[in-house]
Amino acid sequence: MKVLVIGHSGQVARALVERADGDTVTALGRPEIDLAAPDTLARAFDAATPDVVVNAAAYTAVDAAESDEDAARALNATGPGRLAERCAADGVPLIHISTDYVFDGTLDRPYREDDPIAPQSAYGRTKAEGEAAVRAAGGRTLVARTAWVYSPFGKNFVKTMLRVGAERDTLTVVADQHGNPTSALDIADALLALARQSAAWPDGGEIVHVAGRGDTTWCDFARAIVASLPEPPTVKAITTADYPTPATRPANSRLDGTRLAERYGIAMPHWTQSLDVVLARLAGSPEG
Ligand SMILES: NC(=O)C1=CN([C@@H]2O[C@H](COP(=O)(O)OP(=O)(O)OC[C@H]3O[C@@H](n4cnc5c(N)ncnc54)[C@H](OP(=O)(O)O)[C@@H]3O)[C@@H](O)[C@H]2O)C=CC1
Ligand SMILES: Cc1cn([C@H]2C[C@H](O)[C@@H](COP(=O)(O)OP(=O)(O)O[C@H]3O[C@@H](C)C(=O)[C@@H](O)[C@H]3O)O2)c(=O)[nH]c1=O
Ligand SMILES: [Mg+2]
Repeated sequence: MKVLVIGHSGQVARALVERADGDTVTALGRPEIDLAAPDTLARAFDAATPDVVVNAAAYTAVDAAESDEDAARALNATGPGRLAERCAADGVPLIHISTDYVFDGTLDRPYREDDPIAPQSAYGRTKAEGEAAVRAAGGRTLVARTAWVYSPFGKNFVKTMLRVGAERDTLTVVADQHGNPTSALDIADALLALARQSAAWPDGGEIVHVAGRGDTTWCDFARAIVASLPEPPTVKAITTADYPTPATRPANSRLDGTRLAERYGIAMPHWTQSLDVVLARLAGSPEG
């Protein structure tokens, strides 16, 4: 299988390249493919002749998006719509990655794929528009929603907590937002398994939740991370109100993984198990 990944330097893009298991995975980011300038798609597409495309490129700076919504929209919605049109025209199945932040977080159970979305941030809004844009293109598209992504690569919460945890005696982290930490390495394995099953995707595509098993809060996630440091700092639980940020984040964005397991036979590892894998790699070198 030839997989074209849109995005090159990001966490999921790098994980997909690393986890390619007998498949040819080519990750193209800027300048070869600039999703904010969709005209660059055609040439890269012609060169790659993919069997499946995975869009792993996005504007992921949640707080910055509040004051930069047009740029976020170009990358998270307009570009993916154009990409999906190209895939539809060529009959190439597309996996488009989306986020738990499309939900408002008021539900008292994990979100299922068909629960109503109601994004509370500019990032979430533009990602929700992206979901609609790729599905409107009419091709065979799977929207894979994931959450709280960490990995040995790039910037993420795990690496931030390790860095600040080594510098300070006390960290303060919100304890009233609940979600599923997800290793990009596990996302890559799941997406490649989904890509191999593209012939079985429903016509018109669907949404599927792809997140780590088990849930936690950012505070308990931080505690599990810094426990690996030689001199772990104290992690003090605070509320969202104590930690004002430009973007509103959902209090509950846990994702239900039943569809992934039952329709596609894919079981995500528990987040604690995958965290150990990533921490062990980061202990060896800064990019794992
Ligand atoms: N990070 C998280 O916690 C979560 C992420 N997601 C979603 O998962 C997906 C992958 O996220 P993640 O790997 O963390 O992202 P990163 O922030 O690590 O990487 C962003 C990616 O976007 C690419 N990119 C940025 N601008 C452009 C552009 N103009 N044209 C083409 N590519 C561009 C970058 O590639 P390059 O620099 O090589 O051009 C890079 O591969 C996204 O859809 C995101 O919304 C969902 C839930 C949680
Ligand atoms: C760094 C830090 C963060 N926090 C809080 C802020 C926030 O509520 C939570 C997580 O902070 P971050 O900024 O790392 O997380 P955030 O950027 O909101 O992460 C999100 O990114 C996008 C791309 C997604 O799609 C989401 O699934 C999610 O992973 O922890 C603290 O309480 N203390 C701290 O020291
Ligand atoms: Mg962030």
